[in-house]
Amino acid sequence: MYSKKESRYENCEETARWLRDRVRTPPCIAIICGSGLGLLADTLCDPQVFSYSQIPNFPTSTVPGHAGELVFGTLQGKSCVCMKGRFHVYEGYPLWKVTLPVRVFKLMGVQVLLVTNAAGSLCETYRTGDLMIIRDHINMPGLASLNPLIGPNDDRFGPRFPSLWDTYDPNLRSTALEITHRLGHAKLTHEGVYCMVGGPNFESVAEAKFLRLLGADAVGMSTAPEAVVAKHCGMRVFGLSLITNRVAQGYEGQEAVDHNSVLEVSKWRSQILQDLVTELVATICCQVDNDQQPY
Ligand SMILES: O=P(O)(O)O[C@H]1O[C@H](CO)[C@@H](O)[C@H]1O
Ligand code: HPA
Repeated sequence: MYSKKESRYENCEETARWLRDRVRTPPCIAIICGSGLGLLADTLCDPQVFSYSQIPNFPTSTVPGHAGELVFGTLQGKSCVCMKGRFHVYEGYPLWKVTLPVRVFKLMGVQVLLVTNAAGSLCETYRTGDLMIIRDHINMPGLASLNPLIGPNDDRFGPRFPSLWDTYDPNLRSTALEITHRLGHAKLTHEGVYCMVGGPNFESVAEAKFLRLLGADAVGMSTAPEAVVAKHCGMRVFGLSLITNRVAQGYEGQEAVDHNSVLEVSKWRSQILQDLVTELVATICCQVDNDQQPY
């Protein structure tokens, strides 16, 4: 089923080695920027930028609002790598490719993954422009056997049957909440459950009602596979959704969402999200491992 050429471990190792040969300081924190949220990467100091197209084994970004660049640099004195653009299943990539960057980061020494996304609100009290700290997720494709961990397990990454009960690090979540209070954003910040769907269509009304009944507070087309793979290989994970629209749960009185409006809201609110992530990075203790070898 998996050819030698596609062997995921060897692919990750090759990519990690290529990057390690070129970056000045290996990262200890990785940040994935969601739709329209790539401006965060521009705030890194002493940046080194690689286009995805030049990195061996990396897919390329095909979605507007995802620039397709990997940026290494420091934020609050911490060595970081920022993905300016992520990969989605609906682009036609297999899940091992969607999540390949996370494993590459692990091999480079990353200990903490901060993942952001644009998402639609299913919760009555969330408004457009609000933030949702991800407490947990529902991986809809994963429940239907579209899981990045399917296939032979490579113990060098993690165990066959990982537990996901504490995927989203409780300490990072509570620190982020404190920060939003300090920054004066308490009223627009929530903690909730993110539901990943495959996309690329936005949800039908009946689907939206169904997801709400399941316990989802927000819905998007990413994040869960990245979080699963990061947890599997022992990273601490923090997830943050920017609520870019409300998802219609009735047939009247609501405008249909489109990707342009998602990007507009991201642009409007990206500063708030950047401030929160920047302050959170300042609190994270992690060490750059200059001797880290691919395992
Ligand atoms: O999850 P991110 O990459 O932020 O993007 C979200 O925005 C796009 C839809 O507008 C979808 O790709 C959805 O997942
Ligand atoms: N649904 C799915 N993905 C999304 C949405 C949505 O309403 N908004 C932004 N990404």
